[in-house]
Amino acid sequence: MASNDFPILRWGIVGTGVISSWFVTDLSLDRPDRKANHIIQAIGSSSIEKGTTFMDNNIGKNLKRPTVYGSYQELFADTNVDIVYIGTPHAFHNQNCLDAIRAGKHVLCEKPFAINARETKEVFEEAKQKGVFIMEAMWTRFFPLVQKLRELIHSEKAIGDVQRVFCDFSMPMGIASLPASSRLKNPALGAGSLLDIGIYSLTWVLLALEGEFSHDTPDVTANQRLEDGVDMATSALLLYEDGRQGIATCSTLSKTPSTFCRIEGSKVSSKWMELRPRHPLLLQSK
Ligand SMILES: NC(=O)C1=CN([C@@H]2O[C@H](COP(=O)(O)OP(=O)(O)OC[C@H]3O[C@@H](n4cnc5c(N)ncnc54)[C@H](OP(=O)(O)O)[C@@H]3O)[C@@H](O)[C@H]2O)C=CC1
Ligand SMILES: O=C1OC[C@@H](O)[C@H](O)[C@H]1O
Repeated sequence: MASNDFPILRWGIVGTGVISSWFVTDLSLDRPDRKANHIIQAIGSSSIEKGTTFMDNNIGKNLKRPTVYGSYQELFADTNVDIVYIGTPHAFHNQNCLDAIRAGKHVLCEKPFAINARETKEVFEEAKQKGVFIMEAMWTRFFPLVQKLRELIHSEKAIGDVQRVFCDFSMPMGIASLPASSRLKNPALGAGSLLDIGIYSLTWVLLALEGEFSHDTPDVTANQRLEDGVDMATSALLLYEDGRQGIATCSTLSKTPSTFCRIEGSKVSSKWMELRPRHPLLLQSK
């Protein structure tokens, strides 16, 4: 199919922080394997000035100028917007998603999708009712490393049946010295290690322990270290009925070693897998 025949997706960007700038930059890249032509159609911000600065800094000069709105509601009402990308702090994802869906927009919402299960269900039900697409922007799931991992452990069964997975995502964030308004420090914005980075550990654990369309529900036990109502560290244990175990940890005080994940299978005495960000996959034998 020639690129002119690809469907056109007109994006509305909600929130003009760090991740939104990365997202529009990446979306504007000329990818040879793309399946759609993407247009940044509109930007929704808390102010026109902020939205305009974001546009000037992040939309290439050769690209069409998006419409800049000084409110999110105006963006949702724009009939030229097909799909909304939500790049706001955690606590607003639920309301931003609901507002976008009620305006008939498809939605790609940054991680964590919501701050609890109740909010998540509410958004999915609304999307279903409106017949729109909804997805969490968990880009990890699309890494080439993940595709390779799936092939090896689920299709080729390179380590037998996966039985146990350890994963950690920790990075020192200096929370104590951040301003009280920071989304990493303010509980009202959904701050905390679990929602900010722990969901990556959980994602790897689930990717490794479960096949693509698994509906298994593990028992989960978790512990958190709180400071001023914000979790600095979380440890979660997942136990499935058949004995599979997941150990997912995260911390905003420590640093993950270069090997962030270890996957053990039924061939555990001879082989396991270690994942490293810069070394796609290391399969070790003993
Ligand atoms: N996938 C990834 O690798 C990453 C994902 N993230 C996720 O992206 C989301 C946003 O994070 P990030 O870009 O770092 O956050 P920023 O603080 O940099 O930006 C958030 C934006 O949200 C808008 N906003 C609306 N209400 C508020 C409020 N009360 N306080 C602060 N900002 C507000 C603001 O835009 P405006 O004023 O224009 O409305 C602000 O610029 C989070 O869900 C985070 O977990 C973050 C980093 C990496
Ligand atoms: O998703 C993320 O990954 C990197 C972290 O720095 C950031 O706080 C988090 O939101």
